Amino acid sequence: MRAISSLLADVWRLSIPYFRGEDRWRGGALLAAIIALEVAWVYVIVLINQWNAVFYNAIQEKDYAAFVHQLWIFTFYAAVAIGVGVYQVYLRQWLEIRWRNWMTDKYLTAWLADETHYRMRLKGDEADNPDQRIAEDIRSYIAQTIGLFLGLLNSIMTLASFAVILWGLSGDFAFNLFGADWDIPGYLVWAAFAYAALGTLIAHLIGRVLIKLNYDQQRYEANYRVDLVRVRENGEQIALMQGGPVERARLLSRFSHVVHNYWGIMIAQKRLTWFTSGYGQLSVIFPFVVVAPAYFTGAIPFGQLMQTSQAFGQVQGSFSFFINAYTTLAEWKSVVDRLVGFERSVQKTQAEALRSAFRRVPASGPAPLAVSAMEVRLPDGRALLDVAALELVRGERVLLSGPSGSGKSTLLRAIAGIWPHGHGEVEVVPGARVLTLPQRPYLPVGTLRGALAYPDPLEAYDDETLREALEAVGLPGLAGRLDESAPWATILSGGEQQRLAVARALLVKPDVLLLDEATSALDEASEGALYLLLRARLPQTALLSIGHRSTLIGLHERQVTLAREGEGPARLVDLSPAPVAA
Ligand SMILES: Nc1ncnc2c1ncn2[C@@H]1O[C@H](COP(=O)(O)OP(=O)(O)OP(=O)(O)O)[C@@H](O)[C@H]1O
Repeated sequence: MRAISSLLADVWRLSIPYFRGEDRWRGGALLAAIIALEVAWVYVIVLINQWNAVFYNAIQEKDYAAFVHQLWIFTFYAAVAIGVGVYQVYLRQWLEIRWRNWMTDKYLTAWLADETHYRMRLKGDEADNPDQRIAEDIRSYIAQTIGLFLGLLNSIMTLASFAVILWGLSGDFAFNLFGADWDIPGYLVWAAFAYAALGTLIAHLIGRVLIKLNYDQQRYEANYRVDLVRVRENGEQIALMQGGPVERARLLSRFSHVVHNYWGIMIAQKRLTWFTSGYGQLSVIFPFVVVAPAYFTGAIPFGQLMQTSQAFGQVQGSFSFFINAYTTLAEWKSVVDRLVGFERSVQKTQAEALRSAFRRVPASGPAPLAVSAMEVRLPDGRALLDVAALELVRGERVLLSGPSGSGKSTLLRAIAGIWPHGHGEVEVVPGARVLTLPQRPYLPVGTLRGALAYPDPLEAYDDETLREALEAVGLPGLAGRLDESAPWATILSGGEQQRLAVARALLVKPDVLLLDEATSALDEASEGALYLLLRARLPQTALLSIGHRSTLIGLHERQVTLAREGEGPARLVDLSPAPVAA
């Protein structure tokens, strides 16, 4: 019982924001229309039930005129039922897509805000496969929630309408048992209830393992899909290493989880289907078994036998809602758990971001960025490095060096505000723009214009500016291809991609530019030329770059390094001044 109430509380928490959000009027109107159609549907079924008695009595009495008249009446009922059926599906899909649109927007906004997606990944696998949760789980959640809600509503209304009819019809059923006359009021309603309650209990006992199995199945499917995508994205490296057989073995091993778990589902499903099919078949004759004695003793006419058995079937069918919906319920529960887990993980990550490890405060001095009392830690809590103070002044270029693994990239992440472990203060001049160029630039799918303007919008720069930036960084051949859509990340060489990233810096004109081995794929001469270009074009920009080549020393005014003594954290040591090339 506690499990059911906590499930319903979760569903309420997931669903209600939509019906209170900005789309509440349209969403609410669609839901009201769907409910109205459901009511109309049940009403038509009740009318058809009453029609049954008249129609079959006309047949029994061989009353041809009444028979034909009833056929016309049925035609009318059927026409209404068809119209209601068509619009039930149409309006339901309409609500589904609006709701999904709203929920997807909400999830994407939360996931991408404040680098939450990255922090969640850093934290580990608490909410595995967010892509699946945002794409698949939202879709199934909405479809299943509406489906189950309408199914339940239909069952309740059908139950209410037909229980009244059946209760009235039950008056005729008195029987003799153990030598005594019994006349239980509403006997048929109780019989239907007892039949369905027993069925529901058995279905639950057989089918409850499906909840966990479905949850795991969705996870295994998503893991497998993500691995396939990784192989596709890293196709070149895998091909060069001739890693096909290893990938095949790994993917098949991943897939074996899908298969193994699916066997569990199949076995549980088979057991459940044995039961539900048997139950369904028995349900066809059970009403007749219960009602027929009265017909054969002559207590009721044929028409009433048909009406009563149909009404009994409807009541028993409504009571059996949970049996019929058990598989969907099991899937629904796992989807709800996955979405709740995702929301919780996003909220927790964002709360942690609010108490951010590295506080960003308005700068007190002229330097656009200054770091003080910073201690950067690893996710497991170990101290990685200490920075007592580091100031980046306008126009100054600082080279950050240090042994591999000493924490240079992590320091840049902390300064950029995306590393969540540690503490310290980062002073930034209000309104200052900080741009970070990593070793492997990210090139979004789409046109070259989009890749170049990223992370600014497409229309942020005019053609002339974009072309000029490409030419300046040594990519004149691309200047005429701005509107070409292509997989730029695979077409451009590593060095060309890094040149394109430097062109971004020329466009953005940041106050602070952080370069993490951003020119490492270029030859020394080209690298030197790009640094001189940055200096000429961005004379006011403070630049901090990570690099290993000794030729870089001459391209910076100052050099700092991370040095470690013994087992403790690395410390930032100032080695300046370094000679600067003209
Ligand atoms: N997400 C992470 N989880 C756990 N450890 C991490 C994570 N990111 C970095 N580290 C660890 O932090 C240490 C510093 O890594 P970082 O990439 O900052 O070094 P680096 O000085 O930039 O190295 P390199 O010069 O080789 O690029 C490494 O030991 C690395 O394994």
